[in-house]
This record gives sequence, C-alpha cells and structure tokens, in this order.
Amino acid sequence: MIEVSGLHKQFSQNILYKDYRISFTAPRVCIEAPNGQGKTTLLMMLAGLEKPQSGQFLFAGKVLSEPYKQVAIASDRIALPDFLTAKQIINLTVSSLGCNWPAELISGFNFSDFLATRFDALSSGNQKKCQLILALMRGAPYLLLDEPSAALDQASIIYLLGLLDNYLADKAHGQIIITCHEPAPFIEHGFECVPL
Ligand SMILES: Nc1ncnc2c1ncn2[C@@H]1O[C@H](COP(=O)(O)OP(=O)(O)OP(=O)(O)O)[C@@H](O)[C@H]1O
Repeated sequence: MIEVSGLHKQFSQNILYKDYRISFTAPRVCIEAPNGQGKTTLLMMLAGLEKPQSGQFLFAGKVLSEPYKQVAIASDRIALPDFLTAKQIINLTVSSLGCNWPAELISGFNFSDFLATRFDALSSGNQKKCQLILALMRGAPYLLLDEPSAALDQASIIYLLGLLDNYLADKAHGQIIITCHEPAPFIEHGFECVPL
C-alpha cells in the first residue's frame, strides 16, 4: 500500500497539493482526475524524480531511501536521451540496473523493427512502447504508468493488459498505479478507480 500524507507541492504560485493525504489500498489503482490536477506530478514525486515542498510517502509502511530501486515509472514527463536509438536506451537500463535484455517485452509490443531508430524519430506510440519496456523490464515491486494506453495500438493495449494481469503475482507487497483518461479496459482488468 502506498500512503501520501502532509503533501504540499506547488510550482511558482500554482498550488497542486496543500496538506494533502491519500492512501492507495487496492493492488491496482487507476487515478482519474481532470487535466492539470497533478496526476503526473504525483507519480513523479512517488518515484523520487520530483521533490515536494513537504510531505511523506510510505510504501508498505516505509519511507524508501532509494526509490529508484523499487519504483519503476513510465511517463512522457521523463526526458530520455532522444539522440540515442531505442536499442541504445534500453541497453543503458540493462547495464546500469543489471536487468536482462527484455526480449519478451520487445516482441510482445512488436517493437523489434524500431530498435535501430533514434528515440526522437519514433512515432508517439512507439515512444510510449519504449517507455513502457524501460519500466516493465525492471520488475520493480511498485510500477507507476502515466497514461500507459495513450497512443498505443489495440494489439499493444491487449498485450499490456495481459502483462498487468500477472505483474504482481510474484510481488507480495507490490502495487501498480496508473493514470488514465479512458479507464474502462483497466477497470475490466481489476483496476480500482481513485479520484485525486
Ligand atoms: N516543471 C513544472 N514547472 C511548472 N509547472 C509545472 C511543472 N510540471 C507541471 N506543472 C504544472 O502543474 C500542473 C499539473 O500538471 P500535471 O502534468 O501533474 O497534471 P495532470 O493531472 O497529469 O494533467 P494531464 O491529465 O493533462 O496529464 C499543471 O498546471 C502543469 O502546468
């Protein structure tokens, strides 16, 4: 379970969270809220990639000292070195985090033909696939996916839903949190919708 308490986050005069608290209790959660409310920013803070002005994040009751080891995130907000090819970017994760080459994910997302393409030359759907592969390949207990189905083709959405069905099978305290403006397929696959 992920719990947020005493959260204050603002960008300049734009206050997104003020003494905010929320507990995500379901194993698979879909955050639903209007554009600009702060969903992506919340995921970025949970992953330790954005700093709040104040607040505490508990994962199964503990503060993570090195969130990047246990939290994997896929989001358009994360800038990738887009002058590298997809293969080079995936290899960076393989070598820096000691993951296996994600052959199954690459084939499941039909991504093999795009490995040699520079990230900035990939279509938006293929950029999304690359981001998802980079997060999923880590097998982290906490998986945060920002708009995972946006721009994906139907076959890839079905493949992703199947992956998420089984993702937590070997992760006792794990949790998946996604944001999504079209949650119906995720709800059908057991996600609980939570407003912010
Ligand atoms: N680095 C930043 N600097 C300044 N403002 C920012 C920054 N990042 C986000 N914001 C602002 O914070 C607000 C919340 O943005 P965020 O992307 O978290 O919302 P969201 O709920 O994910 O929106 P959407 O549904 O459109 O994706 C927006 O007004 C955005 O402009």
